[in-house]
Amino acid sequence: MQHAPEPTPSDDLYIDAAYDMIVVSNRLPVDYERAPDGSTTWKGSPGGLVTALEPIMRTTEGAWVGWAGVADMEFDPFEHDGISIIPVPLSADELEEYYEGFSNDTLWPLYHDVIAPPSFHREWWDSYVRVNRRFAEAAARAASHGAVVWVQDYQLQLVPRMLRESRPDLVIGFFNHIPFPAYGIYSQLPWRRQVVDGLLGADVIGFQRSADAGNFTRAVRRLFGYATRGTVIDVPDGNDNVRHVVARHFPISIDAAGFEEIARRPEVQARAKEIRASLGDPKTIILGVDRLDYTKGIRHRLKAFGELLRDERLSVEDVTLVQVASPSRERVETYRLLRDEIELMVGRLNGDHSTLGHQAIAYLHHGYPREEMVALYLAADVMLVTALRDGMNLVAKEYVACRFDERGVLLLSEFTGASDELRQAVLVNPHDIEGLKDAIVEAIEMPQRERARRMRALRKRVRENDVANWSATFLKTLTGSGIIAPGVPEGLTAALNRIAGTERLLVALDFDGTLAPLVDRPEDARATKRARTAIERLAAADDTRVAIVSGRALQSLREVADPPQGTLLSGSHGVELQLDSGGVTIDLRDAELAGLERLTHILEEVASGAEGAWVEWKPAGLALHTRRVPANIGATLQRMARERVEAEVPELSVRGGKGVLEFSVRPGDKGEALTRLRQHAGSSAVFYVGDDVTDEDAFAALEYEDVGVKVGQGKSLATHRVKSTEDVAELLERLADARDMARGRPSRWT
Ligand SMILES: O=P(O)(O)OC[C@H]1O[C@H](O[C@H]2O[C@H](CO)[C@@H](O)[C@H](O)[C@H]2O)[C@H](O)[C@@H](O)[C@@H]1O
Ligand SMILES: O=c1ccn([C@@H]2O[C@H](COP(=O)(O)OP(=O)(O)O)[C@@H](O)[C@H]2O)c(=O)[nH]1
Repeated sequence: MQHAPEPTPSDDLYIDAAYDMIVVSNRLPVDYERAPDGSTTWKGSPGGLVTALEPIMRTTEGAWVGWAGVADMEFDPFEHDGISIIPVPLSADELEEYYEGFSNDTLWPLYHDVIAPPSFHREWWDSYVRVNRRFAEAAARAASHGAVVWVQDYQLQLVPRMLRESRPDLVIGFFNHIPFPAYGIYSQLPWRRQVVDGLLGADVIGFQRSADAGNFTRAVRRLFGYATRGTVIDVPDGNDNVRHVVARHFPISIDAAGFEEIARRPEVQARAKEIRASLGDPKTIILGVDRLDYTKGIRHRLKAFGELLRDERLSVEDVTLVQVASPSRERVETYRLLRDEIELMVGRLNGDHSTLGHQAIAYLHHGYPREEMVALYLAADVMLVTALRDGMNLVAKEYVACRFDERGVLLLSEFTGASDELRQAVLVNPHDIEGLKDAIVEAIEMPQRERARRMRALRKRVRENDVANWSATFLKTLTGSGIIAPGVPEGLTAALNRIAGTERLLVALDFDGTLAPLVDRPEDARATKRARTAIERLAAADDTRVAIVSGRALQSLREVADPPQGTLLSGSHGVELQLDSGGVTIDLRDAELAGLERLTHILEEVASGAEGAWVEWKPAGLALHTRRVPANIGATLQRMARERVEAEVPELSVRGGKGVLEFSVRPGDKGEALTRLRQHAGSSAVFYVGDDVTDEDAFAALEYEDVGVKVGQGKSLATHRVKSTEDVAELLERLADARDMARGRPSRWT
């Protein structure tokens, strides 16, 4: 493959395990383009998927993994407009077989209710599998432990399963931007089992419409016989357990406020007037904006418009149709034929009906930037969306968002996802040409009061479910943050009451993010007042020990936690322990001390590279803190630190946490610490609460009668969850109450 020299690559952005949030889609937001004069640019890429995901990616510090739109070129990761981009290469053969072939000539027509006949070729499938694996590997490499990976669309349906197999720690979401067909159609796919199984690797599978989710769930039942309850599918994991996979609809949307803001700009309004004037200021402008795709029903609308002119229900003096048909998938045969057909129709209609002063159809085979799109929306009195099948159709929502003047009529096909929400549009069945013609005339003649009434309702709907709401709802379902209700859930209350009755209880608690809210400066962290009081009560209860298990050095832990007397302490991830008989100091050997010195030198140098990065000294290691620097710079610093330490002091152990990378000369983990504490306390059951990935070692060390509670979202081995440090405080209060009840009056147990 050829390597592109520009733009200046920034491999600093790509480090292993750097990102907590990753979007994976076939398309990146930008395509690499080489002009005939040899100059190259990154240009906005086509389609609604990119329109929808761009605003989210700008506000998260995640990475976008995808293809740069050209074959046979490899690009290093780079930053574009505030988004970290990780390009995945495709060869010319893969472009033909995976993208044009299996994605756009097999799945696309099949999933759009076989409007065009799908082609089935085994070599296309092989290529699809190969390319899906490449995307999965790129995402797996970039994802941090427990990261959220959100896979997009039909081109990558095998990626969720591949990721789950290689990285079971990840939280995996999938969103299908196009329809999912009824089983009678879907079952034509020779690889129907592999595709459904690929999708079931995700934790949450999102669809545009509830009908799509229903079709998918039925396919799962028919092909695998798995139990389904509402939106939940029980997927066996091969170890006598089931994973609960959610399959439901999350209708995608747009940045409604952003579109309105552009529409209100004086220069955009002036441009809209200019567009109208350039068309001869007709009474009515009808607008169609689509990728040149057979799913969009462009032929049907041209036919209806042509017949209205022929029947003289409309005249070119009064009405002009502007049709933007942006180039799409031009090497796929069906698309080439469609273009010929559409352009023939437009030519004929213009030949038959245009006059020297008035054109019937202004046909534009171009892709336009957003501002120009908005000017077109403002210029148009009637927006025509006549798709025969469309996952959502963002154009319909964009038109509505731009019409703050409450003028303009949206004519919308019932076969778009958007029609589920935009009920006040003039809804049409594009196959019914007579009905379509009547609807066009109705729209043109609609009184302003009626237009305004409908537009107000439509606008309210688009504002309420904008793209931020779409992604937040999906991600909340995926990460569980939305469904962790504040307070102590019922199941946890039952577990808490049970464990409170144990003979000798050990309550082991992480500190930062569990007892104390997370703060930028570790020395400022303090346990919440309620948690502190509850710990005191537990520490004083009969047959009960409290331990604080932290990654901090013991000294720092003592200072911030101010633990009640008798509390057992574990610092530096179990390397240091303070049990009942004095502290455990660690005597480092000479080689370890030398390693520590070298490490200090490296990390100080690395940390000096960015303001806000700093190094924390620990008895058996050091931690590089990057929480206060932007994620991509933090990731670069962590990568540099890893590489240098690996090269110069290879024997050190390394561990990542939230915005921190730790190295130690003595490995240890919270699991080992917990085992030691359990032995020391002679406890019959352990109650452990923690929030970070490093607490997972402790959860893994829990036994049958123990209870593990994870604070917040993220993948976890803990069987229970609470939302925040406030809930931890309540949990500990309740545990203290239950323990007092079970053991009678408080007294110290040693
Ligand atoms: O990447 P391309 O092959 O050039 O195609 C462009 C995109 O087309 C499809 O868009 C879909 O997503 C929209 C947003 O959810 C939705 O409104 C529309 O109904 C869909 O057709 C395709 O699904 C994307 O993957 C393509 O990038
Ligand atoms: O010349 C064009 C034509 C379309 N679009 C954008 O492309 C997206 C089309 O999304 P839609 O969901 O309507 O259909 P898709 O092309 O994804 O099937 C919308 O955001 C349009 O504003 C654009 O920016 N320039």
